Amino acid sequence: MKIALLGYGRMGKAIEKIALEKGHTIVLRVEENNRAQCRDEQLAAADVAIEFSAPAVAVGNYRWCFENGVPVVSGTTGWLEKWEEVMAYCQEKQGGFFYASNFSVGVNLFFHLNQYLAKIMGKFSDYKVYIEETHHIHKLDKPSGTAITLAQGILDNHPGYKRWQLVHEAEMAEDVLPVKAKREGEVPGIHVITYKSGVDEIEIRHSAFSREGFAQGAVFAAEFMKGKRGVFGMDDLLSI
Ligand SMILES: NC(=O)C1=CN([C@@H]2O[C@H](COP(=O)(O)OP(=O)(O)OC[C@H]3O[C@@H](n4cnc5c(N)ncnc54)[C@H](OP(=O)(O)O)[C@@H]3O)[C@@H](O)[C@H]2O)C=CC1
Ligand SMILES: O=C(O)C1=N[C@H](C(=O)O)C[C@H](O)C1
Repeated sequence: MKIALLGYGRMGKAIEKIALEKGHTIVLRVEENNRAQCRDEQLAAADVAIEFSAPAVAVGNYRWCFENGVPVVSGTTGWLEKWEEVMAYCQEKQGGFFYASNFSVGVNLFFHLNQYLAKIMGKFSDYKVYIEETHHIHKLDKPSGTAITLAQGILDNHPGYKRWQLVHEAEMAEDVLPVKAKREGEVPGIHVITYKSGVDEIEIRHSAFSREGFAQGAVFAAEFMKGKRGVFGMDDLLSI
């Protein structure tokens, strides 16, 4: 399969390694400094684009793929306020779009565990929940896309919470789910959900050892997207 890498940083390079090991070819590598020189024909030569760039440029990259008939798999976080705009343009251009806030299989199982736990804990108001995520110091967005997906999983299943909020100094209302974001060294990604009462606490935790799991998932999704149109996510890929 011919792959275009839109974003060739930490993730782009981890994805390239796995894609080459699996026998795929990289036909285009796009970084900030060569984007202006990249031509439509170079992108159109790819079967699939894999997009891991930055919040400010991801949507422009999706549009470029839709306009050139190339299905795109993206893991870039921090742009979700433009979700509806992306969906409308994808439909208008009959594009193919696969998005996941986290491509690791383990995190996607963790998402389901989180929803199940929230459903149970919603019946026990003595327990208050909070989310904590820890990532490397280079990360641009806060909280992580994964933490937002986890928060949404709790809001959808726990009647005690109406919205989430990034933890800061101000007091939080009872029905607000606190999300704390920490930036430390080169941590690939840790997410912890804690339910705490006056007498004990219940915690579930996912910790990535490296970027390999994210990259494996992205290449797996690219193989799935070859020749496809429409909008897909990890539950489609993993059939869960
Ligand atoms: N969903 C998931 O599983 C995961 C998601 N992520 C997300 O992926 C994104 C990228 O992460 P990471 O690889 O660590 O980031 P990096 O900063 O290491 O890489 C970003 C890359 O994007 C490039 N870039 C900047 N502007 C453009 C543009 N207009 N078009 C194409 N490429 C561009 C940068 O180029 P240059 O170097 O020239 O500036 C760089 O190569 C982040 O949003 C992160 O949160 C990360 C890990 C897993
Ligand atoms: O920026 C990262 O590194 C990561 N970003 C994703 C996110 O925001 O959730 C996924 C993973 O946690 C690593």
